[in-house]
Amino acid sequence: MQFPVEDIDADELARREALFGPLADTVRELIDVTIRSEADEDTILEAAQRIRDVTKRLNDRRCEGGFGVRFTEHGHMMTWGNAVSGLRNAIAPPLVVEQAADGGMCSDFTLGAAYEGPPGLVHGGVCALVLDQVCGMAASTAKPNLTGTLSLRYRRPTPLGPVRARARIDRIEGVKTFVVGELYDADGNVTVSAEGVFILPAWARGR
Ligand SMILES: CCCCCCCC/C=C\CCCCCCCC(=O)SCCNC(=O)CCNC(=O)[C@H](O)C(C)(C)COP(=O)(O)OP(=O)(O)OC[C@H]1O[C@@H](n2cnc3c(N)ncnc32)[C@H](O)[C@@H]1OP(=O)(O)O
Repeated sequence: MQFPVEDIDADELARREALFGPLADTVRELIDVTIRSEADEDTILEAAQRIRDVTKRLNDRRCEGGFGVRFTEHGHMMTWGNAVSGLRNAIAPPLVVEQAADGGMCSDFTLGAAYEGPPGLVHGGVCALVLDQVCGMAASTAKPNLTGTLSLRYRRPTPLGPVRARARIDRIEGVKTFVVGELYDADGNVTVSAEGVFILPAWARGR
């Protein structure tokens, strides 16, 4: 696995964050309104053409493959393509994950129409996506751990809207970190609980 280092300082990092963050926010709004718009047919056709045009311009220069995990020269990690929390990823909710008082990880976020499964409810795969990330981050505060096994129990439906995710380390056994986590609805009920085994991969053990 490669982790490119970009030769940029804190000012340049801030400039890029301020440039690409709002682009992703705008595209996220576009995704939401693409699902929900009730505009007339001409407006939809014009929108599709204008979006094709601007997409073509953005495509003129781009990186190969995914964004990857990159570092600045001062060691700041940029996971900007991440499917759950990536600054440049418009399909990421996006989650801002913070250290909780119990040493685990916590995130409050909103899941709108783009994350729907059953009517008005969050898709079960999206619940898994979010819990994988938050549990993975709880497991990876010291070393990068990959998901080995993630077990979920869907206890009650998760309504679209405000959602909280929490995760913390239960125990560590050698290269395996056992993590527990939950999703909560806006009333504070646990909707999904997770148990995960996160593993320090063989390729990272000597590094
Ligand atoms: C140094 C650079 C630093 C910078 C890097 C920063 C980047 C990260 C930044 C931030 C992270 C925070 C965010 C992450 C959140 C998202 C998480 C994801 O979505 S991860 C993608 C999905 N997961 C996969 O794609 C894994 C695919 N599987 C594998 O790669 C391997 O199978 C792996 C690593 C899981 C295990 O392979 P082995 O060769 O390293 O490990 P072996 O030596 O075989 O086993 C070690 C121990 O683990 C158990 N084990 C192995 N596989 C297991 C499994 N699937 N489930 C449970 N236990 C397993 C074994 O039984 C063994 O246990 P015994 O030590 O003998 O007690």
